[in-house]
Amino acid sequence: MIPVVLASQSPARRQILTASGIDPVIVVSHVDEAAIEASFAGDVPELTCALSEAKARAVIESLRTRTPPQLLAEADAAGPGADGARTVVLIAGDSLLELDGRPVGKPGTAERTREVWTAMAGRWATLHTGHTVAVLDVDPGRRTCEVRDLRSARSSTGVLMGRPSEAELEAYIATEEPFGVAGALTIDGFGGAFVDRLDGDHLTVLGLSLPLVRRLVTDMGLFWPDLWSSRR
Ligand SMILES: Nc1nc2c(ncn2[C@@H]2O[C@H](COP(=O)(O)OP(=O)(O)OP(=O)(O)O)[C@@H](O)[C@H]2O)c(=O)[nH]1
Repeated sequence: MIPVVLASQSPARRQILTASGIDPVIVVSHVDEAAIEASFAGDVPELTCALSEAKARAVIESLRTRTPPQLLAEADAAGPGADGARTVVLIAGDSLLELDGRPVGKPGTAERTREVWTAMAGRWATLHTGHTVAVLDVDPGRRTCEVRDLRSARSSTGVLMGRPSEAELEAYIATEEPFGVAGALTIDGFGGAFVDRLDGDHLTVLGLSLPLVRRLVTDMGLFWPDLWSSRR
């Protein structure tokens, strides 16, 4: 069993992993996403990968100075590798909605949610999620955390927005659910009634494409079921 660190505070990302058999240690990156976005010259998909990689690298740095006790315990329980270090997988993500070529992140307020929905109701948009996966060699004794491999990739899903009435939109805003999610849309909550169709995998919309993460983990030489917290 290989311990997994999720470099994200996202409840949806955590839920996706736990539902798939992985019980991640959560280490939030606290990266200044706005600063990275303000100086980024690439397109929206590339921006999501730049942001996921920044989050991954920020958490790797934090692991170098302080390894969470739960991670130490899991790494010890998993047993040392050949050179005494423990293999740990780190996963980071970043999701943005692309509308008219521009990134739409978390609206944060009722007013911004209203603006976003007014612009996108009845239209197709694309939800991009950048993923960064790193294989780390963690040596709790020597307090080292070396990157054996790190790869980023993104997935994109088309989203056809519904047309909530003005009263429905105000009711949705009153739940405050859309404030903290990319593109002010939730396919797994109150907002599910306002998304008409998806073109691509729904996990990308929620924030973490498992088949893509599995491909990255496998390409880096690991066996996906080894990430499951309790293999029968
Ligand atoms: N539950 C749910 N969450 C969504 C949906 N669409 C986007 N999100 C969330 O919107 C958030 C996008 O913001 P990000 O910057 O990628 O991630 P975050 O929540 O700020 O967390 P960090 O990874 O720590 O930055 C993520 O938490 C996604 O899981 C959805 O349909 N349902």
